Amino acid sequence: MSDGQPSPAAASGQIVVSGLTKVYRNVRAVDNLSFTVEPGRVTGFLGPNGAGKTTTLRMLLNLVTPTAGTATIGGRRYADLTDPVRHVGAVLEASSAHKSRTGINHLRVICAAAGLPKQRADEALELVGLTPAAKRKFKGYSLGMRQRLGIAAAMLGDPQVLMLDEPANGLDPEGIRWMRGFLRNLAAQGRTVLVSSHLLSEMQLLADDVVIIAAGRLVRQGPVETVIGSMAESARVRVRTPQADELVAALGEHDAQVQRTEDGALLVDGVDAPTVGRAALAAKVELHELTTERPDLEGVFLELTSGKAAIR
Ligand SMILES: Nc1ncnc2c1ncn2[C@@H]1O[C@H](COP(=O)(O)OP(=O)(O)OP(=O)(O)O)[C@@H](O)[C@H]1O
Repeated sequence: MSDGQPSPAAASGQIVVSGLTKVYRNVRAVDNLSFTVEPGRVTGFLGPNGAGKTTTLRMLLNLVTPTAGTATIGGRRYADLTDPVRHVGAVLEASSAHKSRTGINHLRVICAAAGLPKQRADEALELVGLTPAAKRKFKGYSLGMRQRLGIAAAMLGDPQVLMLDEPANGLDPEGIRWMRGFLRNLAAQGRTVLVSSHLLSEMQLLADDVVIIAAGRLVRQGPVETVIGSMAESARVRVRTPQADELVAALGEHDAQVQRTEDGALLVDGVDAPTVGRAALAAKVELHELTTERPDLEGVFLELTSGKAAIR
């Protein structure tokens, strides 16, 4: 901007990836990738193994140099941020620390190196619920505690933007529930939260938006519900009735396509549940079940990425 004011993107902590490409020898790990990540939302960064998620995050954090394209956080490249730890926190892999160092000392060492006040170590530990284990040695931490310590380290600078690479890996259901609540809370505070994962069912519960990639390329991005809804296979209706033949005949007048399942239910495409209910009522057909089945993110993801993972 010409008036010297920060652009809205700079103020907001928006992430913008534009034409981003990384070529390793013959592998196009990331291939002309463009997407945006909005503040105040949790964005799931999804893709099968080898899709290029980690490489993209590493380019965002200036740990890998792009072959082409740009990645900016709040309007600036990571390398151009004046005080990056105060803008961006990242958890790239399960936290590692000196084995015989305590959790609190691990964080204090990072604070000292980053020029942050010492009390941020206590605050960050409190934030992730590790205060009771502050003086225990890292080697005695469970995987879940190590993940929390990694998040505490990322939060030391109270950053506007948080990026996590597969944070749910190896966590038990309680740990995953905690992580979900923690990240949702950060987004509710207006922060930008970008989480990579191949755990699609988890993303369906956690994310507001998804960016789906395969073989380094963008497959789909948008709000979770929109991405699911955009699939060709929209909602279908499952029906159970002791008068299946009569219902199939009645639905024939509504342009519906009906399949019979092995367990005797009918799957109806092309019409919604109220239409099926009305058709049944008009034909005096007794119904035992009438449900709308929506494709879940797992199904959408597999359909969108199938075949692409094996390209290279
Ligand atoms: N340093 C490197 N040298 C050569 N090839 C690499 C390097 N880093 C990544 N790749 C390749 O780039 C592609 C993308 O890898 P990347 O780790 O970014 O994928 P990912 O989506 O994070 O996968 P995963 O879920 O398995 O971690 C893969 O084919 C990988 O083998």
